[in-house]
Amino acid sequence: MGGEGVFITVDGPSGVGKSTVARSLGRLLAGRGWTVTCTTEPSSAAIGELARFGTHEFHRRALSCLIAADRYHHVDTVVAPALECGEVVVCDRYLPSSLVLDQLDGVPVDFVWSTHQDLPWPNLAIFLSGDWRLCAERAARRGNHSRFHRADDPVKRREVELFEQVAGELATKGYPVSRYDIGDQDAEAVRQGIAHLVCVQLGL
Ligand SMILES: Nc1ncnc2c1ncn2[C@@H]1O[C@H](COP(=O)(O)OP(=O)(O)O)[C@@H](O)[C@H]1O
Ligand SMILES: Cc1cn([C@H]2C[C@H](O)[C@@H](COP(=O)(O)OP(=O)(O)O)O2)c(=O)[nH]c1=O
Repeated sequence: MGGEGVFITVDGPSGVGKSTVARSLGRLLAGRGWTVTCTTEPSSAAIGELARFGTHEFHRRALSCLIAADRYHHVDTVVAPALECGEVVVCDRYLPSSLVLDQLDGVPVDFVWSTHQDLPWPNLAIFLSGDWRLCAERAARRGNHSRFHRADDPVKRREVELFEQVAGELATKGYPVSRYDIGDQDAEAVRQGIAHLVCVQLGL
């Protein structure tokens, strides 16, 4: 991407605490003097909103392409410009979410790679993991709007397993995977753990 910023992504199953971690990481780094762009995928652009609230209408390759299109648009209009200004970008969900959710939806992983081959990789890809029941309960309490949120228990369990699998596969490709298991930690303990991880991995 050419800029001097730092690109951090946060992935993991629904309800594991991605948004909570992304927000607290943004506050932490802003407190250390960085200009921080906290953002999400699907993005807040029109195409992102179509994807976020369109998981009942769109399926398999169509949804996969919609998410990928939003991702390229988001990188072009939000992520790359911020990195070029030397900012830290913290993105809630990125490529790993497609590798997991598209596979869960029956899309071959090679198809996902084919549409994602020109995307920049982050400097640090945080994978949050946790007990699938705990994640599902927290996601349900917060509110379910996606087809994936309303899936049966075996699918939710599979989502958690697939994040583990994809983390391993990406790590072997040299993707900058950093795993963090939330265990039974409260949000403050996770915040401290992630702050330590970012400090060790990136020296920020
Ligand atoms: N470590 C934690 N302990 C207890 N509750 C948490 C923790 N992390 C997040 N939560 C709560 O769980 C719910 C889901 O968290 P959220 O960050 O939205 O997850 P995600 O973005 O992964 O779907 C929210 O209500 C949030 O306040
Ligand atoms: C980023 C991404 C999202 N999605 C869809 C399914 C997700 O449930 C939804 C994201 O909705 P979101 O509101 O971010 O919920 P959460 O992250 O808590 O699950 O968008 C995909 O299908 N693939 C992706 O790569």
